[in-house]
Amino acid sequence: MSADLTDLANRRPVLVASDYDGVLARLRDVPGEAVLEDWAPDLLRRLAGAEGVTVALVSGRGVDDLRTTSGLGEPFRFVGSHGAEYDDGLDPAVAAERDLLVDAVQPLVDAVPGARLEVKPAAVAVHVRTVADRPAAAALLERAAAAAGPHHTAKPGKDVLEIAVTDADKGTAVLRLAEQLGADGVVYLGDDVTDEDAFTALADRPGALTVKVGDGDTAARVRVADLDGVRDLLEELAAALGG
Ligand SMILES: O=P(O)(O)OC[C@H]1O[C@H](O[C@H]2O[C@H](CO)[C@@H](O)[C@H](O)[C@H]2O)[C@H](O)[C@@H](O)[C@@H]1O
Repeated sequence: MSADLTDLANRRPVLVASDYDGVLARLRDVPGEAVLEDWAPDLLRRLAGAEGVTVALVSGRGVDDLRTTSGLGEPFRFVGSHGAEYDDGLDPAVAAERDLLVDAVQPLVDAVPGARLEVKPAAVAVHVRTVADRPAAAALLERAAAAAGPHHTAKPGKDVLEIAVTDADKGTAVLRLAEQLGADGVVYLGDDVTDEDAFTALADRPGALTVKVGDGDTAARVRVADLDGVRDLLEELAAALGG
């Protein structure tokens, strides 16, 4: 990986994009309690302060939720709802379509004790982390997936099934942001299935470093074991980029 960091040090502009939950914040039962790791705010600000470097959070969360839960604001960029929502706004037709989806899925969730429906700007998320009856949890996720229309995109995650009302993904989002910035170097970190779209989109791009956090098959170039590994990698990256 040190060759990747040396290569990135010589490129500008550089986009450093990271997934949020499971990468910069530990997974918790209650999504609102998944705050940044202690080391993350200062380290992310160091990176964002390096010349020609933009730091973006790319999440399944809505942008407002991502700002509130992370506690971050300027100069960071935010991409929410798995790439369907940017920090410059959301199409009203997308919100209307989301409301129809809520009407279809809410009764399914209400029928399973411990399950929760999270309503996001361009998606709903069926959460089953706190469902004690695991077969009921699995059955709920299947029923919710079946309720999705052909124009929706179902995205399984960790104890969650997201149903998005657009076909945007983190891959198209990170490429769009990189293009907007004219980025010559791109770093992307992620831990979940939806991050694979970003790893794949960047696979053949010169100056791209993709990092998988934790176990599981991946298209990422390198892997770190956990959030402490994320911290160590971002420390090295900040030093290489002069932050
Ligand atoms: O793309 P990410 O930043 O990884 O966001 C993915 C989903 O993260 C949140 O759910 C996950 O984290 C929760 C808090 O730790 C946890 O309770 C849940 O089981 C996880 O699936 C968030 O609530 C979703 O909106 C995001 O899409």
